Amino acid sequence: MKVDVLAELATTLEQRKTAAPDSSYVASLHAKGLNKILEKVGEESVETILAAKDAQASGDKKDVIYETADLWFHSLVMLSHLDLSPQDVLEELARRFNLSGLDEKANRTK
Ligand SMILES: N=c1c2ncn([C@@H]3O[C@H](COP(=O)(O)OP(=O)(O)OP(=O)(O)O)[C@@H](O)[C@H]3O)c2ncn1[C@@H]1O[C@H](COP(=O)(O)O)[C@@H](O)[C@H]1O
Repeated sequence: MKVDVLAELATTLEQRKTAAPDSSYVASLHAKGLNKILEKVGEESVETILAAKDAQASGDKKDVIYETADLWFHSLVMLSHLDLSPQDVLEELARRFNLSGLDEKANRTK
């Protein structure tokens, strides 16, 4: 059975927008507001960077997966707080298929 993890998580996150903050971590983040969610995204970004640097030195990549999951999760909460979904981001990535990052940068107008 193939599970669409992003879609399933997005559905749960939408449900948590109306849940009681004391019953759900996600609801508690929404109740605290965007600044708290962004603080968590920043914190998890730094932890991901540190885990990647440690992995390069030690060869143990387990924490990179763990911290990246935390980062993706909190980014999804941020999107949900702004009434956006993972699908919006996936569509943007799909739009970029076969568009070289170097060509795109050279053609930027801003
Ligand atoms: N994927 C996750 C997930 N990943 C990480 N986390 C939580 O994110 C938090 C981040 O870790 P930290 O160590 O930074 O947390 P902390 O120190 O308590 O945070 P602060 O008090 O410092 O803000 C922890 O509480 C983790 O349990 C998650 N919490 C929930 N989910 C998913 O979201 C769903 C809904 O969760 P609830 O809203 O709690 O029901 C769950 O069923 C899961 O599928």
